[in-house]
This record gives sequence, C-alpha cells and structure tokens, in this order.
Amino acid sequence: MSLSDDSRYLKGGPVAQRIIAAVREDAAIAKAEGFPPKLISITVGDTDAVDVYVRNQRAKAELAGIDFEERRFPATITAGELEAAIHGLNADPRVTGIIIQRPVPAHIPIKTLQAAVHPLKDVEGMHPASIGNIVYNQLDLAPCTAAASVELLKETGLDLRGLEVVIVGHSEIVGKPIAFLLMSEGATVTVCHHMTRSVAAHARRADALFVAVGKPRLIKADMVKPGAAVIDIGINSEIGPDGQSRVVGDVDTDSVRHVASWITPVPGGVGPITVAILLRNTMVALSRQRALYEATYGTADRLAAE
Ligand SMILES: NC(=O)C1=CN([C@@H]2O[C@H](COP(=O)(O)OP(=O)(O)OC[C@H]3O[C@@H](n4cnc5c(N)ncnc54)[C@H](OP(=O)(O)O)[C@@H]3O)[C@@H](O)[C@H]2O)C=CC1
Ligand SMILES: Nc1nc(=O)c2c([nH]1)NC[C@@H]1CN(c3ccc(C(=O)N[C@@H](CCC(=O)O)C(=O)O)cc3)C=[N+]21
Repeated sequence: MSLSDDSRYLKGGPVAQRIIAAVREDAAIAKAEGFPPKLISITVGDTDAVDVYVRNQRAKAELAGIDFEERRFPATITAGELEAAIHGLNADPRVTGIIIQRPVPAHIPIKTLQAAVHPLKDVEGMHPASIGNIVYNQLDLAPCTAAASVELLKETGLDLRGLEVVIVGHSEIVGKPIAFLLMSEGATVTVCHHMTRSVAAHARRADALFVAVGKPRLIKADMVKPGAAVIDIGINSEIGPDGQSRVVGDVDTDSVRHVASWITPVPGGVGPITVAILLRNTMVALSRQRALYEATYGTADRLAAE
C-alpha cells in the first residue's frame, strides 16, 4: 500500500496547514495594527538537519506573513560574541522572536545562549523560565517539537487520560518536554534513555510510543504493542539504496506499520507541525509583547510612537 492511502499514517501536513492558516489570519491583523511579526533564526556552523528546518521555516513564515531573517555565524565564533548578538536582538523592538538552532559547536554552552534570549522573545520555549512553566501546566508556549508530537497523538482521538505512554529519548528539547505535556494531559508516562535496561520491554507496553533518539530503525516491529500509536520524531539523513541522500526517522516504518494502528511518516509527520508551531509561538510571543506594550504606553500605534 502506498504511503498516501494508508489510514494508519498520521500525517502532519493537514494539521500544519490548519495551524498556519490561523497564524496567517493573526499575522495579518497584527500587521494592520502596527505590530508586524518578525522571526530571527540563529545558526552557528553547518548541520544537515538544521538546514532542512531553516529552509522550511523560511518558506512557511513567508506563507503565514511573518518576516523571517536568518543570521548565520561561523563555527569559530565565541559564546560572548553570540550573547552580544542575542542581546542586540532582545533590544530591537522590530524583532518578535528568536530561535537558536541546535546543535551549536561544542565550545559554546547552549544553555547560556538559551538563557540569553529574553523570555518574551523565546519562541522555542527553551529559556529556563519558559521550560519551567511547563511544570506548572502553562502550556501555551511549549518547545515546538514536543508540542507538535503531542498534537499528532491527539489526531488519533485516543483519550490521553490514563494512557500508557512511553518516550524513548530524554533530551531537554524533545523527550523531557513531551513527558511534561503528556503528564498534564493525564497520561501515565515512562521515559527511556541510553541507560534504560530494556527499551524493548518498556516500549512493548505502550499505547502510545514516542521516539526521539536520532538512530534510524532503532524501533522494530517486535518492540511495538499491536494497536499502538507510534510517533516518530527522528530526522536522520542517510544514503538510500539509490545512492541518494534521504530523510528517515528512528522507527523501522516498513515493519512497524503492520503492528501499530497509527504511525507518523518521516518526512511528512512531526516535522511540518514543528515548523507551524514555531510560527504559532511567534504570534503568542507577539501578543505577550503587545500586552506589555499596551499596558505601558496605551494602545497607540507602536510604529507611530517610535
Ligand atoms: N521532527 C522534528 O521536528 C525534530 C526532530 N529532531 C530529531 O529527533 C532526534 C532526537 O533529537 P534530540 O532529542 O535533539 O537528540 P539528542 O541527541 O539530544 O537526544 C537523544 C536522546 O536519545 C537517547 N538515546 C541515545 N541512544 C539511545 C538508545 N539506544 N536507546 C534509548 N535512548 C537512547 C539519549 O539518551 P542519553 O542522553 O541518556 O544518552 C538522549 O536522551 C534526532 O533525530 C533529531 O534530528 C529533533 C528536533 C526536532
Ligand atoms: N533549536 C532547535 N529546535 C529544533 O526543533 C530543531 C533544531 N534546533 N535543530 C534541528 C532539528 C531538526 N528539526 C526539524 C524540524 C522540521 C523539519 C521538517 O520540516 N521536516 C519536513 C521536511 C523534510 C524534508 O524536506 O526533507 C518533514 O519532516 O516532512 C526537519 C527538521 C528541528 N530541529
């Protein structure tokens, strides 16, 4: 059966389009009211997965009516220079949101950079204050991939309350925030990582299995409970049988799709929703900035005031 006509595939495209259509309406209104949204992407060095992400950010931002600007820095830049650049963007009233693409070179502490982004401009929800809010069930500005993955699970219509969920991978940007988002929805959550004794034993118990590791075909059919929902977050580049580079996830989709009731394709699953949520977060950030601005200066046209 082809990828497009198998109802087991939980596709991200339609969800992403829905989100982007709503963002587009919001952005048009904000623009007309003198608050044009603008997203800045910071890339340090070169990584394939980042290039794909940034390319899609630019395309979808354009579609949604959000200004997009990429700032690329060489891998040799110092942490201090990057922090100074971020402070400049924090102070620029035309900049709504800042995303720092991961990974950054080893000599740059990513946490310091994430903490340097002003919380009001933190469209990825990675500032310690933003990520802390998730623990308090304040979920409107969650890390994009985590929010995208949960959004796709909701497409199954499964009741999340009491659902047995297993997450493989516990990074700060994906696995951990997914665990918090799902706990707040009432799911029972198990988190596996490289020290877990038997990932397979846990995975086989899951009604919903999230995988964010970065290893192609890590999850095989015998690790999946029949009827489960499998959310494959991995984005890995590899050379296919035809000698061409291709993007694959962390799940052995060809075998797992016969066992699972739902499975997300890669590409075409979580990825497109991640981009859409980044844009939606940009609008959330803008509305917070406007609320603060209007509380300070009244509702006068901001650009006229500058
Ligand atoms: N679709 C999207 O929008 C996005 C996709 N991604 C993709 O998701 C994947 C994961 O990304 P990210 O979370 O940033 O990666 P990290 O490398 O930061 O984290 C990987 C996690 O997997 C765990 N792990 C490693 N090996 C195993 C194993 N054999 N069994 C179980 N757990 C293991 C690690 O555990 P430990 O720390 O204990 O070693 C770690 O928690 C990548 O393919 C990335 O490209 C990432 C962001 C967005
Ligand atoms: N701070 C930070 N946050 C991230 O969320 C982050 C990051 N850094 N660094 C890189 C990874 C990777 N990532 C992707 C997101 C979407 C697609 C995407 O849109 N993929 C499409 C298109 C794939 C294609 O064109 O081949 C799809 O899966 O269908 C890809 C990759 C986010 N990441």
